[in-house]
Amino acid sequence: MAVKGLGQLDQEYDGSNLKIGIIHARWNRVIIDALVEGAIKRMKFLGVKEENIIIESVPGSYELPWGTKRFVDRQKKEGKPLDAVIPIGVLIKGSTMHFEYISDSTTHALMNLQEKVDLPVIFGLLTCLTEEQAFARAGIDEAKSMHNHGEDWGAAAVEMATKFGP
Ligand SMILES: O=c1[nH]c(NC[C@H](O)[C@H](O)[C@H](O)CO)c([N+](=O)[O-])c(=O)[nH]1
Repeated sequence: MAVKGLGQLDQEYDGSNLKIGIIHARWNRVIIDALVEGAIKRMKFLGVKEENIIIESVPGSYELPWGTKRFVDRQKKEGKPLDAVIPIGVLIKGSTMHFEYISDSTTHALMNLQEKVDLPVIFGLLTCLTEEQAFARAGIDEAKSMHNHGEDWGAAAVEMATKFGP
C-alpha cells in the first residue's frame, strides 16, 4: 500500500491489532479538535480499528504527564492495555512566562514518562508563538497550512507500537 506524501513512514504498517490512547488538553479547543481528528484519521488509514482508539482529556497541557500516566495505568487495570499513547496539547505564548514554564516542564515530563509506562509516548505538544502558527500546524489555515501534525503523531504511534512492542 503505497502511501502518498507520508515521507516519514519507512515501511507499510498494519495497525489492526493495536490499541492506542489519545489524551488531549482542552485549552485552544478548536486547534486541539483538528489535531485529534488528524491523528485518528491517519491511524485508521493505517488499520487501527476505531474501537481501539481510546480518547481521554485533561484541563490543560500541564496536566498531560500525570493524566497520561493514570490513563495508561487505568487501561492496564481494566485489561485493555494500550500499545502507545498520544498526549496532545496546544500552548500559545501569552504576555507572561507561563508558556515557557509549561512547555519546558511538560516536554521533559512526557519524555521521561516513556520509561515509567514502558510504552511509546508520542510528543503531541504544539508550542506556538502565535495562534496563526498553531492553526497552520493543525491544518486549519489552508492558506498557510503546513499540514496537520496530528496525522504525523498518529503515524508515529503506529510505527513505534509495531516496531518496538513487547
Ligand atoms: O494547554 C494549555 N494550557 C494552558 N494553561 C493551563 C495549564 O496547562 C494548566 O491547565 C493550569 O495551569 C492548571 O494546572 C495554556 N496557557 O496558559 O496559555 C495554554 O496555552 N495551553
